[in-house]
Amino acid sequence: MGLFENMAARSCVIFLAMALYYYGVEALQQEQIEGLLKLREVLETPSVTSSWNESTEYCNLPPCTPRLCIICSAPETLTYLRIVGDGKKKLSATFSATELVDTLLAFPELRGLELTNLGMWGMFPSNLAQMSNLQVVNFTGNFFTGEIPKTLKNLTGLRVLAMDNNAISGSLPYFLTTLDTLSLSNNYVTETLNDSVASFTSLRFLYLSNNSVSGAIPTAIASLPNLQVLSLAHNRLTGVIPSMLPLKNLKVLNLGGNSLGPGFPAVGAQLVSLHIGNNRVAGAVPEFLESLVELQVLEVSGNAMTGTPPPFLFSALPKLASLNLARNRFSGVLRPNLTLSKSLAWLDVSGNFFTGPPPAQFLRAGVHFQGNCMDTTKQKQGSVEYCTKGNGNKEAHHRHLMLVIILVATAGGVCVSVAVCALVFLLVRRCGNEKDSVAAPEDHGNFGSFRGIPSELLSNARYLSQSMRLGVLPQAQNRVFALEELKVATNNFSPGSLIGEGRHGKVFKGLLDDKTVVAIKWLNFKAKEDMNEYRTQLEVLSKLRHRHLVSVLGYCSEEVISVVEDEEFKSFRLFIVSDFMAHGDLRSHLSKNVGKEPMVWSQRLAAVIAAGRGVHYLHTGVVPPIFYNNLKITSILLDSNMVAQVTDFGLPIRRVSFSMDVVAAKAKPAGPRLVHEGSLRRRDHRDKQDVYDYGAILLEIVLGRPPTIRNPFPQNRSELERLTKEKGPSMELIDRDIVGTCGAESLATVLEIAGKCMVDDPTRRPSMEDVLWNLQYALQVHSSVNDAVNDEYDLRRDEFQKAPSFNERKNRGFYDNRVADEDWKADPLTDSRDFLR
Ligand SMILES: Nc1ncnc2c1ncn2[C@@H]1O[C@H](COP(=O)(O)OP(=O)(O)OP(=O)(O)O)[C@@H](O)[C@H]1O
Repeated sequence: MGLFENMAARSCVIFLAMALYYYGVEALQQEQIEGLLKLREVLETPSVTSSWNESTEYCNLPPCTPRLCIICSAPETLTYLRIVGDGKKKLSATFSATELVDTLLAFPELRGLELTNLGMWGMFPSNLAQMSNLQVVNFTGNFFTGEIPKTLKNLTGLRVLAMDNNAISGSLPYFLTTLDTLSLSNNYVTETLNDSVASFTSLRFLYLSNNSVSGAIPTAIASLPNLQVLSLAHNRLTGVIPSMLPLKNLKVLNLGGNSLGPGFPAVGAQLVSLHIGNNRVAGAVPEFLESLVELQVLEVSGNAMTGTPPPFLFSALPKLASLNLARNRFSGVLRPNLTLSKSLAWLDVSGNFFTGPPPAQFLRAGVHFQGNCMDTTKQKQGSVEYCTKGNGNKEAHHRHLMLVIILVATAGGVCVSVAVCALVFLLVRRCGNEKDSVAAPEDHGNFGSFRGIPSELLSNARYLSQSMRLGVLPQAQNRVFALEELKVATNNFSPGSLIGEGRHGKVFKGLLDDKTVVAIKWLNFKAKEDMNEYRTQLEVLSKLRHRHLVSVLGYCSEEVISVVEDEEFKSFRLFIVSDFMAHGDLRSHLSKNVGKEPMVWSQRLAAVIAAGRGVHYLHTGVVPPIFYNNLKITSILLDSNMVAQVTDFGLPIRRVSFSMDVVAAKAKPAGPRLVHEGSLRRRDHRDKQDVYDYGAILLEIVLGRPPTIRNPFPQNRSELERLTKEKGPSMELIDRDIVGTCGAESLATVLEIAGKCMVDDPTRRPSMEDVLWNLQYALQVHSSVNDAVNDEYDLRRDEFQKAPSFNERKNRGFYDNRVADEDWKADPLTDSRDFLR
């Protein structure tokens, strides 16, 4: 009886608790339901909210997905909200960030707020500080501008602030001392890092890649006891990398694409991923790396490292999956029996000075050693003289100088030490310069340099923080579509759905079941391997999401067997499904001929800057980078908000053979691309074909027509130089539609950088980052001219003469030193008419 009573009492309590719980979670307070519906309206009905209405049981929806999550707690209140949009559309002009927060005030208990990829825009809303319970704020992938407001200091429980892929500027929010995660990649943060970074005492994840942070990394960074991920890649950082040894929890260190060095960073044995590619790190591979038993990714390409890498690097690091030593100054003969550890899926030693036969294991898949001087016919190699003379002599010279320095240093006192420091500085600078001027064998690189990398490594390589892995960011899916689905979407590929036709196939507009409007590109292949190569590539590309890259949503592949005179023929069809871009390609907006109002100068600039950002991301924001993107003005498409996005990137267009019957018969002439492949050389210039092609696009937005041989100007390099350098183009060369809408300095800047992009020698072309820097300057001076003066500031020749020189602008701090005026002088001008094809 006692037992029964006891059980009955417990059941009763459990039932009551459950009833209370379910009562709490099923019935959201009426004003909160209204709040959610109002929020949906403010956000212009994101697709995941389309089924919401008054009677939706918000607290009892299916479990959280990466796109939607509503968590309630008793009594009847919303505590966590995640809404993820489709990506790239800016909300309409009526959107107000302040109104958004006012709506959110209906949820006073809200702890987690994730509104990502929704097209929200405007200044970061400072009234968010009123939501005092917030612990997680994630506004990734919107269009917010301005600084993180100081008012957020009031959010004393804030743990996660994620604002990647916005347009946040200014300085870092050092006042947010409670943060666990600060994620601001792909913004415009400009501040120099300083000792205030030490105030982030709880920080575990710091993501600041792809901003414009300058100066040195402060040693104070090593005082953050909990730091696990430090990502400062692709900024403007200089100087010595401080020791990271005190950071006992550091797992990921990503400093690639800066100007850091010459010392190799000291790191602890717990490190999983080390990325210092494209910096100024010099010297031999340090011995301590052998103790990094957790290391999975080591990326040191594009530095000035010397010596022969020790065997342990290839065989003794038990978890190493990706090792990139490319484009350094490594030399010597690698042991023929060098073993590669089983875990190593990707190895790149290309573009060094190795001689002797390649180790037998180098012949396995996923190993890249081209651009050395190895004794083999496999992968492209240079002559032994090049590697031994070119490099050996420099090394001997280097060693000799080091010896002198050491002798002097031991002999002298303080004054002599100072002199030694100066010598070391000069030596290091000299080595850096030599690195740039080495003539090298050709390397045509490859678009598919990520082949061999396991896909999970690829996504890990983006170093998403834990909070993001837990679903804060929408995980890009690669969908495999059924042909039937695509037929329904395009009304059986009807002529009415056809939106364009390129050299390799037709493009159709389609409407999928879930009402997504898509573009479907139909390609035919002769060989199955070609189609498979394409498909493999698509698997990777469909994981990329950037607001200036057209998202690949998935594909459908088909084998077609036709019988002609009793003989069976196989052909292969691939349908690539991607986001639909409502306003077509950029070229069609440059000329009145196609019936659209031609874009004014600021719109043209905005479009090329946006597209350039997409290309810059491909070069620097993915691991490994994606080069040779077949850039052309018709690959720059404009979405419904006229935001430019690049399409057709990263595909093996030039290598595969397309099926003749369907495609080639209808193929258009090659189009006005300006491809100059002959002079592509090895080492650090795989990005420079894209830069060249991008230069041609810049030229077209100025001329208003494709700069081809068919057009009267420019037809050769000296004419191009006159147009882009002498600041005195005659009026009739410039597109009439922009005369009167563009400032002289702005135009001169664009022409000048276009010319630099198109110099013959790829080593002299600027990086995409430098190009963007210049274009942003061009936009800035254009806007200020428009604001301050008026539209009278047009293209009169005398004003051209008044435009400041490149050096003047550089001295005003607008340029990266790497793009110097000397580039023009050193450019071997060719007068060959075929440079424009
Ligand atoms: N995602 C898209 N959304 C809207 N229109 C598109 C999309 N992709 C392509 N188009 C349209 O289809 C046209 C043909 O595209 P396609 O990529 O086949 O060839 P192209 O870029 O013009 O030339 P090429 O054959 O040299 O690549 C484009 O010019 C564009 O107007």
